[in-house]
Amino acid sequence: MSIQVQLKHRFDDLHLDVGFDAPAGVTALFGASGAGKTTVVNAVAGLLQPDQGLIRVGDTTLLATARGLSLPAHKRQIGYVFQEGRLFPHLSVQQNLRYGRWFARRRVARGQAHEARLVEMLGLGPLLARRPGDLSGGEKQRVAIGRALLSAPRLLLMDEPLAALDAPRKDEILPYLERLRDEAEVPILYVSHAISEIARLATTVAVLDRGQLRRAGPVQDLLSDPELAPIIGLRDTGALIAGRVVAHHDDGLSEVAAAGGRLFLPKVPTPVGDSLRVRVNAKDVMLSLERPEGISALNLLDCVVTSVRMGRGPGAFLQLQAGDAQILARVTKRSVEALGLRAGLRCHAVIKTVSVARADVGGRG
Ligand SMILES: Nc1ncnc2c1ncn2[C@@H]1O[C@H](COP(=O)(O)OP(=O)(O)OP(=O)(O)O)[C@@H](O)[C@H]1O
Repeated sequence: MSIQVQLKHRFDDLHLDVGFDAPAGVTALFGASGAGKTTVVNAVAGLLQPDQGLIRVGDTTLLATARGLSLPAHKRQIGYVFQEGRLFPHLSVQQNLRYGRWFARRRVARGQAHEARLVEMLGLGPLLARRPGDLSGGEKQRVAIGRALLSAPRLLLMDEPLAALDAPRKDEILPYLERLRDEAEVPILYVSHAISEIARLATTVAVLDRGQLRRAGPVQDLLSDPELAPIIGLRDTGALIAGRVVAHHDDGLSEVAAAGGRLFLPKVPTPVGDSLRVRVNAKDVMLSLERPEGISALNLLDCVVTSVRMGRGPGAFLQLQAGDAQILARVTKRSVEALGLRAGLRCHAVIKTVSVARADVGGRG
């Protein structure tokens, strides 16, 4: 189900002007602190009445200020997951979940089967009898997500849902969020300023900068767009490559068939035959005009340079086409000149195996 958001609102020190359409899946709102992400989420939830706006989820209009229409928050059927789960401490996990269902009872009769499916999807079975005080942060968030989904929402809003978790808890919960994206059939608006989460989860990204929408579009296009590098960060700008696991080797490497060639990654948990996304940061890509021989890096992709963008400093970004995939490389201007790198030139991208970080490998959206 698609979502459409157009908002204009003025606070004393923020002039919000944001508009994007997103297809089904996870739409990530990305931007620095104060960019206006939570303001957008609050307007969608009905907690903030914007000066002007149009918000639609599928065929349902939640807000159309031009027509004087604004559904009150409790009629919007939106599930909200906050940074901390905000569970009821005196209720068991099962009772917390059923509290969500209570809201949906008057609207839909999805019943036991829906609850059982969500419990399975979020791995909540072993936790049902426990109280929130006995759960880890990641487990609490899974319960909060289950509770939000049991209220049969049209849309799930997640505002930095992993921000309060440490790295191992984040790794634990990310596969559940991937399943949610792929199986739950509920669009998700997901606020984050962690590129690794966005690279892994998002279908669409809307980039906000001081209240203004800088760009919105498919995650693959945006993360590898050199124009957005100042906002995304030079370290984090890079490509997302779709691939399929073809083998797990005895030496601890997994082999992935990607557009343009084979990639070897530190072992990933994805089964052979399944698809995944691999993130390749621009700073980790080197270029060679000849096919390199006798080199320790295992990952070599045949590419054609599609654009060269010189930065203000010593660096340059090169966009490269490798089969169906786009890759981004960040090299020095000096190298661009020395190698004569220009649009249309064939070359070889060298990606060091170790640079494909485990946390950056996720299921394909
Ligand atoms: N109720 C309000 N009244 C006045 N100004 C507000 C109000 N809510 C937000 N703002 C302004 O809007 C700016 C953006 O706030 P918002 O919480 O939407 O940003 P954010 O991108 O979610 O930031 P963070 O990542 O820190 O949560 C704030 O810096 C503040 O100046």
